[in-house]
Amino acid sequence: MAEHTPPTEAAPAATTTPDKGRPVLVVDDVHLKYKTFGGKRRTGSSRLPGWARGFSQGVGAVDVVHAVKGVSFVAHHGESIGLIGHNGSGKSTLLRAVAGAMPVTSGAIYTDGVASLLGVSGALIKNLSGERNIILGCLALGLKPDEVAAHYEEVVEFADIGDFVRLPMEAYSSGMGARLRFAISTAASPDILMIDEALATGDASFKARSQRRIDEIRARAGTVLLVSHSMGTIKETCDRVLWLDSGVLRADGKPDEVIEAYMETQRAKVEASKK
Ligand SMILES: Nc1ncnc2c1ncn2[C@@H]1O[C@H](COP(=O)(O)OP(=O)(O)OP(=O)(O)O)[C@@H](O)[C@H]1O
Repeated sequence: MAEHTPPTEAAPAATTTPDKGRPVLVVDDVHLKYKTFGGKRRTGSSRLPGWARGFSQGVGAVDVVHAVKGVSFVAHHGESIGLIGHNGSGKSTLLRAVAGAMPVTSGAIYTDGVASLLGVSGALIKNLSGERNIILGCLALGLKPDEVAAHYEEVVEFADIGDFVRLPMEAYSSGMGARLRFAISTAASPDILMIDEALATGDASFKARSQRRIDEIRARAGTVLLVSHSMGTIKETCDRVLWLDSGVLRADGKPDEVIEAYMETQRAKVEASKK
């Protein structure tokens, strides 16, 4: 298993048999924090020498946002896991860390195989053509040049962008961009496919095709982690649900049960706001 951070303890032993049900992702007591600048300065700038005070105006203090607080879970091959929670509860942050795009503040994440994050804000280079982005994106996913060539037409076809593939991505509609990101992210059959609200974009036919692609990946015993605010999508796609509440893992279990508990708190909030 690959790990994204220096181990705080021994990594779980990796197994080589690709059997369904073996652990592919271990998230062990993970904390994730952001540091932001520009908050209200708590200590006065009066300690600075007179000449420096002018420069310090507007710099502000460092604020720490504790986005994910001590989350632990194990995901297995073949599982399709939904991540739910209200805005700002830490879902996207957790996916970014699993993808290796953000270091953990403490704890550890172990993955067995390639973890690919598919999101509407996925990193492609907007002033390069779709063609170039397909090549770069596939190489970044670990495909070899001959594999990129073999997948190229399939990606263009799945993204359904026609001749736009030759134009810079900044000329694409948001739907076209999202379709291309989805097509690239799923070209490599990642072991762990993470989707951040991607199914919410695109028209009905693209949603149906992307759903089929996710089903194919699951059938190959890959693992899917899906962040969505649509409980319908989560119920259709997932066989297990994690509920993040202000960065804390509040529940981990069967979709119907976890979604019902989550919806109950949402209803209670709405009622409380009416009073
Ligand atoms: N780049 C960043 N810098 C500072 N704080 C951030 C950054 N990104 C997210 N946060 C903060 O981290 C917390 C968790 O955000 P995150 O986007 O992970 O939540 P989320 O559950 O995915 O939300 P949503 O459902 O709205 O997409 C929030 O308080 C958010 O304001």
